[in-house]
Amino acid sequence: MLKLVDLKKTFHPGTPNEVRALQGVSLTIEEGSFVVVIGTNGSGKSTLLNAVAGTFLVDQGKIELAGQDVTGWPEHRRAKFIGRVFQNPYMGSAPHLSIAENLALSARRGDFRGLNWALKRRQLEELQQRVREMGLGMENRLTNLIGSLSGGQRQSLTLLMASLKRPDLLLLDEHTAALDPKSADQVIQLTENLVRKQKLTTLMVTHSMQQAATLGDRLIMMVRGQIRYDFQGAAKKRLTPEAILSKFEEVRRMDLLDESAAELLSQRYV
Ligand SMILES: Nc1ncnc2c1ncn2[C@@H]1O[C@H](COP(=O)(O)OP(=O)(O)OP(=O)(O)O)[C@@H](O)[C@H]1O
Repeated sequence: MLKLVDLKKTFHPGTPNEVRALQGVSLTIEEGSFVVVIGTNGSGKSTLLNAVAGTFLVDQGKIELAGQDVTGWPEHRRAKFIGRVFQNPYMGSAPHLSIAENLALSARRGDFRGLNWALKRRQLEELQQRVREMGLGMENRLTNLIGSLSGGQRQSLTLLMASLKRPDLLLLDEHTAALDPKSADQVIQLTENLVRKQKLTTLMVTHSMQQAATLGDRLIMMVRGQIRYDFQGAAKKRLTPEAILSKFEEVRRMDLLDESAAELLSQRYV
């Protein structure tokens, strides 16, 4: 479903602010797989998702999505295949439109036949049913403006919007990080239900060890713009939050070793 080959991206190349954010990332994700991405701060997790979504074009490498080479495609063209939820609950939905209007817009993602605002009764009932299935009690408030909802409710709806028209790929970028623990739990529960029910191919970034251990069927850990670990199958099932933390500790030790080795080498050659 998604194939990334040797992706490289450098921000501000050739300047003092140069950042080599992706340094050769290769990853193949099978259809229906739920991949969780963790990593140290600034290791390139969001950059990876942005590269896939087409927020910018990569400097090198190839991106195949749903059997097509999308490497040179602009973001809006890829959006037809991708559902996306960001960290900020206020992104991804229009506050001045009602819940129903936001949902109706998402149901037409990638379909540019013009906007007909008059929601047909049957369509409204279908949307109401989808909202009811979320179990958040919002099905009788569809005419309310989305701006009147709490962060958690809004993120739940954004998630529903992202998956309403089944995307080939769902990208979740720390989508519960800005929520209180109870709302975060609700959104995670909803994420699991939607992904499982629709067998969505999913790439989810998180900082939560708990989520990393319990969600998905594969876990990749990024360090300095590269994939350092890739746990799948039984190895993923065995992971606990403590085991993941100890991997982070191992990475930190290795990186300290790397830095001191580099320092020693540079002293040797001055
Ligand atoms: N648009 C950009 N312009 C310049 N530098 C960028 C841009 N986007 C990301 N970076 C830099 O690239 C590196 C990787 O950033 P990225 O946001 O992908 O990391 P991350 O793993 O998601 O980090 P975090 O866990 O802190 O969110 C960082 O050093 C960041 O400052």
